[in-house]
Amino acid sequence: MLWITGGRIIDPANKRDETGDLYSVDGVLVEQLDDTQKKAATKIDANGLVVAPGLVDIHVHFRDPGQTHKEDIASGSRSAAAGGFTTVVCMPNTSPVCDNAGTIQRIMDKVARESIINIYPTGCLTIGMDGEQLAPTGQLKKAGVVAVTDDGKCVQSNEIMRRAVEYAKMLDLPIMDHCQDASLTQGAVMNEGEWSLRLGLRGWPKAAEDIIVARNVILAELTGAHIHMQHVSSANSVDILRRAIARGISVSGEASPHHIEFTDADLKDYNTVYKMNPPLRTDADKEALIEGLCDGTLACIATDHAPHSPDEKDREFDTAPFGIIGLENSLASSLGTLYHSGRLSLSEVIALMTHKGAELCKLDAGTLSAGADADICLFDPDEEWTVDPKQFFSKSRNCPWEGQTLKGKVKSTFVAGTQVYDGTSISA
Ligand SMILES: NC(=O)N[C@@H](CC(=O)O)C(=O)O
Ligand SMILES: [Zn+2]
Ligand SMILES: [Zn+2]
Repeated sequence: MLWITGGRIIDPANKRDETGDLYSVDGVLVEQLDDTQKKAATKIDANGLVVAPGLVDIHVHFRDPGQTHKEDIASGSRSAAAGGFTTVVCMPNTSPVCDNAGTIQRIMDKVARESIINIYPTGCLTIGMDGEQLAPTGQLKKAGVVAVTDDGKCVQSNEIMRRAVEYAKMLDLPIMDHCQDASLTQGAVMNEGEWSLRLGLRGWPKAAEDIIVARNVILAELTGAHIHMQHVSSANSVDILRRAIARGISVSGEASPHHIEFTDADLKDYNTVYKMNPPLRTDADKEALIEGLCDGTLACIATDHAPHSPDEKDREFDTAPFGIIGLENSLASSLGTLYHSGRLSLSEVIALMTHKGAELCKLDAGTLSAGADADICLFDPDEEWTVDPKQFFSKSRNCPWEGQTLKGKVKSTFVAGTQVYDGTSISA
């Protein structure tokens, strides 16, 4: 039994924002404890802290199976817990990729044995993520995937994408697309613009993303299926989504913490810690993404936590892999760009990091409703700390926030009523 007292309970899904007490019995949230239960309960003093639902991230890469030197289920789950996350959705670009039920089963077994949080897998849209042949979507769903996507790659054939979307709709499985026209991004490593010219690096035009976002809007309209656009990075894409949503078309998008904070100008020293897919864009794009989060065009924040080893990232810019990690700082950095900057309320930022993503993936997570699992994140929105990736629970260090002092510190994470992180150490 758990009794969290005196905190500011913010539960956006239930429009709740008040100082009060939160209770759980056998890992499930309840309205009240009786006097005997109160005597037996573990009491946690949350005075001065926000009591929020455990955070939800619908876009992480845990590299398990295949590249477990970068991250695995155990380390990824601990990194998530330290960031306040209690539920994450893993991308399927593992090795082997998640295009078959056996790989999903293997992941689910390992999650059951080694994860300290809730982890859900996704399945590939196409076999081998090659964009040519549909993956066995029905079998993947039976095996436990919560969505299908070829993240990292984008299905180029409109015909295959159309059929993938139709199957996913039939199976009631969310479909997420990494929007990028490959013919426009051959060899590209950063945003195409002033900075790619100055640095002499191959540019990746925003049009590559916008074209596919528009294609997906058209396919969503044609099929009546919902299509979710992963880590949107360009202002035009936000605009296309906004107009589509206004017309009643079932599409959505996410933004990642790095795209709303950094820009292509940060690449000025060729530091590969700023190299990711899609690339950092301009100030105007960054502003449009924030605007999209503020007006609901972009439904949620997702980290795209993509661990890579130091020896890979230490290469020259052209050959280093795309990807950065963010689970352990994403609450603080999102609070910085959205809340401390005065753009959104605390409750709005929490919504973007909890129930909004959970709803897109149809997950029972991200609320403090009575009857829900007691997945809880306690944080101090004003406590400052300096990001030192060496202290991370993640196995990787490729974090562009290194050295930044951020405001907002996770103090405690509970999964089904059990404390898994106490603000310093993992306790599970
Ligand atoms: N998002 C990234 O920058 N990297 C992804 C793959 C990808 O999307 O290219 C990864 O798995 O590392
Ligand atoms: Zn991606
Ligand atoms: Zn990704």
